[in-house]
Amino acid sequence: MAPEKRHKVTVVGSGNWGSAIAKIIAENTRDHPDVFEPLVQMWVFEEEFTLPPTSKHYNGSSAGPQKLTGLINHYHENVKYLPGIRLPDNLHANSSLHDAVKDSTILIFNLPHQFIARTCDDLIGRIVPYARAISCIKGVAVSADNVSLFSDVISEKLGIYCGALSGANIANEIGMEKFSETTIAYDPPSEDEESTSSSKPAGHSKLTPIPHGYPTVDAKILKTLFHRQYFHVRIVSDVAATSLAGALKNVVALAAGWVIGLGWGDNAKAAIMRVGLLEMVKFGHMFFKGHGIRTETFTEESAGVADLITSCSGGRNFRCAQMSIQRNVPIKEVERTELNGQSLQGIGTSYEINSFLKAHGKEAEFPLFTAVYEILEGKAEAKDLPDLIERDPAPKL
Ligand SMILES: NC(=O)c1ccc[n+]([C@@H]2O[C@H](COP(=O)([O-])OP(=O)(O)OC[C@H]3O[C@@H](n4cnc5c(N)ncnc54)[C@H](O)[C@@H]3O)[C@@H](O)[C@H]2O)c1
Ligand SMILES: O=P(O)(O)OC[C@H](O)CO
Repeated sequence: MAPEKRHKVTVVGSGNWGSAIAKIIAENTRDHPDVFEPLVQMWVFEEEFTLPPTSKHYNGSSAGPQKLTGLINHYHENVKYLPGIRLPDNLHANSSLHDAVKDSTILIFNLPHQFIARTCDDLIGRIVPYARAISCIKGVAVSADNVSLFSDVISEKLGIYCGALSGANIANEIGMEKFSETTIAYDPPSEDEESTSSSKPAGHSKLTPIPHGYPTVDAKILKTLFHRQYFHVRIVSDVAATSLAGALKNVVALAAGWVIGLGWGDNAKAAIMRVGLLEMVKFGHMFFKGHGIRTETFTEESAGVADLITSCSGGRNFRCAQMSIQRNVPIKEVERTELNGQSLQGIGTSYEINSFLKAHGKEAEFPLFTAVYEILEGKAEAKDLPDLIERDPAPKL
């Protein structure tokens, strides 16, 4: 028997990845109107954008700044952050955060990590209490001497369960429907279980049950929402490693970009990636004990080693780091001139991880993470990486 109620889905964020994931979701809600309301809302942080003469939509009358939301809805394309990719007609760009999430039962968070806390604060009291969420964010939240996952930040601030989606997912390739895999980690407490385990969401004592008539939000529903012929989904329960790997690989990708920028070749990059992967696993086990973290998530899932490989090949952190060495300019300058408003996540994450490691007296146990921070700070040079990463013997699992 078909369910009486359908899930309404909202994507909070509309950048490069936000728009690509919104495209996938709108394709799937359109194809599964029995389970989902076909119309998907995508919250856009409003800004003005001027179509460049290179845009296929450019004509004399379209010159001059226009609201990005209007452009997205008119051309069915995010002309700034995912240009050249047609978005489904059932995807609606909405500049009102409160209106975009109204009555939504599934919320997908996909913003650069520095904007999440503020955006969640603005959502308090604005969402249905029985909503479920997925975080597509690659970053960690560091406050004083504490490090948390954004899935937990969202859970705590909004009092709902939040899983994570992460993988070897360069947004432009997925926008063009080139095959890739992803990992979704989803492990909510049962609706009548008190959420006391630290691998379960914090911030609320009990999950608010989804009202009768809605399909349960489970692995099957999430696969229906995200899986496409060009975007294959594997569902796991390890939210901590899935989230953490996506954040930490951005730090490793900076070092990979620097050694390639120096002209050192693939062997050097492989060395950086090997040490980076070990530090990622070590960080997870050291600081997320009790979260159900598994080494296999790092070594076997798209969210782990596969994301590390793709990020150290064609990711923005890698490419900008490479250019910063080749042009001898700071990486922030490359971000500004090359990314058209997109945001490098590796720089912020490197500083955040370093402040956390410093507070715990653990910098020496993570020589690559520490070296990346020191290079960004101008206290060391990329050419010193081979020595810097051997300050400590190879990290042990
Ligand atoms: N781009 C990719 O290929 C990719 C792939 C997988 C995961 N990710 C991760 O997904 C997350 C989102 O990345 P993205 O590529 O969609 O973003 P992006 O790098 O394209 O960043 C631009 C976005 O930030 C928004 N923004 C700017 N200022 C803001 C503010 N003050 N408040 C709220 N939003 C603001 C812009 O409106 C725009 O939507 C990141 O954590 C990233 O690491 C990115
Ligand atoms: O372009 P980056 O460096 O933000 O990486 C993009 C994705 O995370 C790759 O999976």
